[in-house]
Amino acid sequence: MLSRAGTSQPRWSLGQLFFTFSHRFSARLNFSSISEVKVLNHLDDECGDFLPWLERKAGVQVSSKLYIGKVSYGRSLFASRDIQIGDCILRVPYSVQISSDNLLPKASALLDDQVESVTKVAIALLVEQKLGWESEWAHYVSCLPQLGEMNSTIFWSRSELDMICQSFVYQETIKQKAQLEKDFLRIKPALEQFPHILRRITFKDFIHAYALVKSRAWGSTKGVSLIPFADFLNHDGVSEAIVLNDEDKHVSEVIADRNYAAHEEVLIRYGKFSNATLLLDFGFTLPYNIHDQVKVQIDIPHHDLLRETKLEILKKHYLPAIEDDNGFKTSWDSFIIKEVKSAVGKGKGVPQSLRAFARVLCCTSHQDLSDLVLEAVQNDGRLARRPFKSRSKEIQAHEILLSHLTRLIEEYNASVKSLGNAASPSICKRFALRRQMTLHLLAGELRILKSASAWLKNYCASLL
Ligand SMILES: C[S@@+](CC[C@H](N)C(=O)[O-])C[C@H]1O[C@@H](n2cnc3c(N)ncnc32)[C@H](O)[C@@H]1O
Repeated sequence: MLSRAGTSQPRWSLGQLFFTFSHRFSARLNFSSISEVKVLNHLDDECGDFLPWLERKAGVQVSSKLYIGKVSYGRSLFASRDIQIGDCILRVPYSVQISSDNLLPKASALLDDQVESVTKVAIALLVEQKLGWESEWAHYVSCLPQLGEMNSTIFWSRSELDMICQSFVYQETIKQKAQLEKDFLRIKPALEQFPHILRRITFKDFIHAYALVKSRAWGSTKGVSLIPFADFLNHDGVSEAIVLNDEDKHVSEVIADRNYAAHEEVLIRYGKFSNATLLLDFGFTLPYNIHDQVKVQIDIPHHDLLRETKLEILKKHYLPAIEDDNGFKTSWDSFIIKEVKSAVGKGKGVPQSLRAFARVLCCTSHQDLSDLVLEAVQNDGRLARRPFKSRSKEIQAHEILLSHLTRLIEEYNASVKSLGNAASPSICKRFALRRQMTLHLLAGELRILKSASAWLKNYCASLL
């Protein structure tokens, strides 16, 4: 799901979560991660009457500055004339957005509170899809990608998924598929109430609609909504332009974050998403993603005689991390690592929570553990956040992490190597694309792991 911010309240939103957004019009970084994208055809003939149709439906102008064109990864919006930084490039009234309010009231009443907003909008979309040209949204629905064009990992085959088994996005995909199966069973009784419209809805239809909503709906306090026309905008992780909500005027709009020349492709940022999130929710990756991160899981060895006590202490002191843009949850034994910018500088290093975990791991007596608990009580309640007084012990704790990361780096290297030659002529286009995305994902996560490993090596060396 994409992030959207309110103009009256200048804040990021991701579902119900808000993050401060302060650099709305700051200059765009020079480096564009998708500069190599091929523009196939400036004008998209199939969508030529889309904007006039939407403007008739809305009763107002939506955009005078953009037109729909094609690039190698589908449709995109282009500048129809010069655009200046700060220009409003599109404004879509709420009245022509699809949200759960578009559900038939009878269907809505049959869905319990546990059905999430993305699923509700997916049902609304399914209804319009099934109505075909009778739907008032037919112009929009006919422009949406077909099932075979979707590349979110929930559509990957077993052997394709095996390519990403190294990354936590593999587990997230399995989890999401299982959840979708449950959701489908949950909503089926409601769908069956409308046999004339929703005849023979299959699980495939449902996940297609779900993935469409997930990859092109924006979140707000009211849930998610599809914003026709705005959802032809593609993503650039370094863009400062986002979709804004004006709750007073009931419109969603986008303000240009830089100047564009006529016929240039216009991009916005969906959120500060890692390649793992882009792959799971949107079915694409960036060759170099500044928002990449890795989730690592560490267990306490079963031969550790203090295992049970350590588990108990760690769980008791576990503080759930605040969800970031990527929304992946951590637990007492899993940690999100972001790129460590400098191994030697003063900036952020490896997460404190992971280093604390390592300190607990290297304790060899009940007394050591009691000392850590006492220290937590005497300070801010957080466990093992201070370096051990003994330097050798502090080094030992960090060497545990280092050896864990070294093993992961070796495994990632082996996975990248096993992907072989992406240019082999014998493989189909779709598989080649998914393998390329796997390479972007693994290379990004490897970069993060190596940066964390370099930081740990430097930290240990500094204690020697
Ligand atoms: C909100 S839609 C954007 C319009 C879309 N290209 C279309 O043809 O309708 C999001 C989808 O566009 C594609 N996309 C967006 N940004 C991309 C990028 N930088 N690289 C590759 N694909 C991208 C992905 O398929 C994604 O799921």
